[in-house]
Amino acid sequence: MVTLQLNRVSARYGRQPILEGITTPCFQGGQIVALLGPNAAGKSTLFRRILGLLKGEGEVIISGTSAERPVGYMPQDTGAKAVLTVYESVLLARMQGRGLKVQPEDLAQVDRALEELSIAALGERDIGDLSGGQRQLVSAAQALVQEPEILMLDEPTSALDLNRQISLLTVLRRLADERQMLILVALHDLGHALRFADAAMLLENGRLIACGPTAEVITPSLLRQVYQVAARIEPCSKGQPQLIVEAAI
Ligand SMILES: Nc1ncnc2c1ncn2[C@@H]1O[C@H](COP(=O)(O)OP(=O)(O)OP(=O)(O)O)[C@@H](O)[C@H]1O
Repeated sequence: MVTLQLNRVSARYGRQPILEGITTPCFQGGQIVALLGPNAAGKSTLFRRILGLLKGEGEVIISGTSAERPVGYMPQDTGAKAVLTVYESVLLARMQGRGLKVQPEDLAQVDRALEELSIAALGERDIGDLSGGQRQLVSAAQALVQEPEILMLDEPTSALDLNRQISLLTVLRRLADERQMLILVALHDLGHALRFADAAMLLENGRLIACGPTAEVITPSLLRQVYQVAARIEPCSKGQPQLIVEAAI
């Protein structure tokens, strides 16, 4: 089973240090880990560091995989300028690192990714003509279609309506449960993190302030400290923890 552990990981842009000494427990396939923190805390930077796009001290330790490219990534910026249809763009993503010869399995995986995200009907549309939410779903399909063992998504629900937010997170939960993917997902909606994530990492100013089971990370005192909000967490009538934000302070 694939595992990921960070050991004193740092990152900088030029001379500007952004991340300092990030150490995590060993996360494993089957888990959803929410990456939390206010704007500019360093979430996207951490994804880039894990992908090897940024250098820095410390170690990103990935084991339990024989895949050449075990990590898939859905970036935050889903701007699409290429003149491609949705289907072509997802197929192109599938073929990255697989050579140019398209196999029936590749087409089947494109169909599956589009269907999983309920965007099969958009297949023939140009990606430049899509709405922001549609583009975000196509970007998610481009990451899913690679069948990575570790999937990292940077705020994948930020442009989606309520139904599509929950649908996408439900798909992620299923990929973790059924295909034993390890999923790291940056989220601003802490209610979604409470509901869908097994564990959470909370970043503030490039440092890891808390890391562990989601309900132990999303606490009123940490929300006050890191997000400057007064908040309560109470069980709903079905016993699920609900986040109630009373005020920005
Ligand atoms: N290419 C870059 N060059 C220099 N500084 C950068 C670059 N990209 C990001 N930064 C800086 O690094 C810090 C962390 O940014 P990052 O995008 O990782 O935050 P984030 O937690 O993902 O934020 P958000 O929730 O707003 O998306 C910020 O201060 C940002 O200005």
